[in-house]
Amino acid sequence: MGAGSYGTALAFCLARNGKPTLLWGRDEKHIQALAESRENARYLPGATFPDALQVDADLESVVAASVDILVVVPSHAFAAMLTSLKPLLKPHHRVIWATKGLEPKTGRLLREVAEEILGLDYPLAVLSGPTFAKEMVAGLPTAISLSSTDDTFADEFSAKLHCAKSFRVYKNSDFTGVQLGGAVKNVIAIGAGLADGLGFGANARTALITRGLAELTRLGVKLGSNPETFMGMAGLGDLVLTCTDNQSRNRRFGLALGQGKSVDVAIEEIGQVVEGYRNTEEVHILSNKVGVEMPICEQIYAVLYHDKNPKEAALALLGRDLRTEG
Ligand SMILES: NC(=O)C1=CN([C@@H]2O[C@H](COP(=O)(O)OP(=O)(O)OC[C@H]3O[C@@H](n4cnc5c(N)ncnc54)[C@H](O)[C@@H]3O)[C@@H](O)[C@H]2O)C=CC1
Ligand SMILES: O=C(CO)COP(=O)(O)O
Repeated sequence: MGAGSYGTALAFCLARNGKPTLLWGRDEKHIQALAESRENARYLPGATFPDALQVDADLESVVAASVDILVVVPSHAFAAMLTSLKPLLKPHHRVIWATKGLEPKTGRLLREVAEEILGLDYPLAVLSGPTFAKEMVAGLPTAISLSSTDDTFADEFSAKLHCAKSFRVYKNSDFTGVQLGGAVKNVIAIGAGLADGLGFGANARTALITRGLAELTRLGVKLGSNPETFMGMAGLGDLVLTCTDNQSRNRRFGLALGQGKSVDVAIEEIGQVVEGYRNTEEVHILSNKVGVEMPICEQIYAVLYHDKNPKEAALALLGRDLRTEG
């Protein structure tokens, strides 16, 4: 569900493994173009769909023909997507998402949103980790974490995605931690981009990644996660990927802001979802709700939502009282 770059890439990987896969998108014209050209020219040009991949804009028929439903819409569309799916679901359905983020305006974890909308009867799962869509489609080696409420679902979906040549799936029982990693790393990636845009150098970028990981871990532990999760694919893995490579839209967004562009211009130029923009507000809400100090995320929030000058934000971080590491 969701024919953007990541939804298409995951559908592509499943189909390349020979699993019959239906890709649904809300824009009929776009889906028709995909069906005719057998590629997603807008997001992943040049990658011809495997034979097992079909596209369809009719939600009802896609759900009726499916067992496992993989939701890959941006976080702001997550609740609406599940609300549209709910009346179409039958007892055999299982729902997994690869959306990274929290619920806008409440900061709730997406599992909470899913359980509220769908109830507790369907097996649920989340996929998260360092996975740029383009590299997956190119068949370059990639690894990801998967967490589920149901062990059979976890095993079966991991097996569908797993590909000995290029795609490795790690099961992780820490559902909360796997979800949190994807949301917080987007915020820190904006910070890394900002620092690089300001010309701060490799020391600053690395300090942001390391202290960003400490903030993520602190929040996760407060919410009952296993700290080891944050040393895995959905934690450190995704944090390093998005903070250091310009394929990341969140990092590029930060770079543009650091070079003096406005939020609106930077988002417009990227032309795709910049999850970290909303995630910054979501993480701000959640961390304040549970009383966890996240100084880097807070400074990024001040830059994005209160027009704080990025250099002043960096100075505010450096000027904090001395403390012990941890
Ligand atoms: N692109 C990547 O490499 C990765 C993306 N993700 C996550 O995947 C999610 C989706 O991102 P991308 O596909 O990259 O974004 P994208 O910008 O490439 O595409 C977004 C897609 O979502 C669709 N969409 C927007 N609102 C919708 C709605 N209300 N209902 C249905 N569809 C809607 C758009 O039509 C578009 O097809 C995000 O949470 C992102 O963080 C996660 C890992 C890697
Ligand atoms: O989540 C991603 C890679 O794991 C993609 O990152 P961006 O959304 O920053 O492009």
